[in-house]
Amino acid sequence: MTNTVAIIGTGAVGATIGAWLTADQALQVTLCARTPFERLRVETPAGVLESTPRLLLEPEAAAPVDWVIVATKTYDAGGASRWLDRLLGPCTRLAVLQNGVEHLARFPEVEPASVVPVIVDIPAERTAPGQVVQRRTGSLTMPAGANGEAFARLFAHTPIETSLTDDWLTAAWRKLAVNCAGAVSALTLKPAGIVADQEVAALMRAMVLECVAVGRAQGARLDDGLADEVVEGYRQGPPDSINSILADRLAGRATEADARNGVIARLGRRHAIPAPLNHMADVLLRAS
Ligand SMILES: NC(=O)C1=CN([C@@H]2O[C@H](COP(=O)(O)OP(=O)(O)OC[C@H]3O[C@@H](n4cnc5c(N)ncnc54)[C@H](OP(=O)(O)O)[C@@H]3O)[C@@H](O)[C@H]2O)C=CC1
Ligand SMILES: CC(C)(CO)C(=O)C(=O)O
Repeated sequence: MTNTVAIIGTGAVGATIGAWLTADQALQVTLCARTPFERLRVETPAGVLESTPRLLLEPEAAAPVDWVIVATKTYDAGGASRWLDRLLGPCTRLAVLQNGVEHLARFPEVEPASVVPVIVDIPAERTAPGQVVQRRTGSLTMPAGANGEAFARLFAHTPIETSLTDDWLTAAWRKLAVNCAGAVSALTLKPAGIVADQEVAALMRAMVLECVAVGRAQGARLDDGLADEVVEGYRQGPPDSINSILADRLAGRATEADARNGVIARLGRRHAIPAPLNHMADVLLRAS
């Protein structure tokens, strides 16, 4: 049976996912974009994927599909919602491919049972509209259950790893731990190799410890050892790697500071757990 898929947002993640899904003849893929382009070209670790997918620029031209995939930045969730009126039918499922821990809260208008929150670990950079470099094959992680399984099946023809977890909350907070420490790159305008500086590494560790404390209070199963794990992960990774929040700053766009750092301070306040470093990162990134 043909599945119809609409992807809202054709940046680093949306274009990568779009290129892989378009490669499957059994899927009818529509890209819902803000900035037009003629061809989609993604350099993947397995080779270049090129296609001319169906592109829509206005929500008014859209019709209901089986799957809607949101791949905008978190701060563009409002713009993404403008497409949903047209794209959502009675049986549509919505997959939210964004960072942070508030995937469902960003789309309050959608019945939570139809929403699949997805943790994306696919480093990718966009070089021009419709052109992206996918740095690593990467993975997508969904909550266990029928919707997560159905979403994973869309990627069966791709090398992208899909996994289902009974404890998605913990997985999302573990990813947030990586992302919150990544703010040092956006603040210093330096790629991941900045971790080689001992004082920066100590700061990253302390930011992760705040994340661990708040995540635990929110119900995630995290231990303090995660701080060393995250810093070691940055040390082992490519020093020239540019995370998406640094890419935003370099491009002069807004950043996801609230979803990646501010959220730790915001949720921390509910539990009387201070998170001054993440608060500072959020404030400085929003002010810069
Ligand atoms: N890049 C990465 O390596 C990773 C990113 N993530 C997360 O994935 C999410 C997406 O990030 P990323 O792909 O990097 O972001 P990008 O900025 O590269 O892409 C976002 C896309 O959304 C589009 N967009 C914004 N508003 C609308 C709208 N109203 N209608 C249609 N399209 C719209 C933008 O359009 P325009 O082209 O006009 O700017 C852009 O193409 C983020 O939450 C990020 O943190 C997670 C893991 C890795
Ligand atoms: C962890 C990383 C760097 C890639 O998956 C990311 O989430 C981002 O760039 O936002």
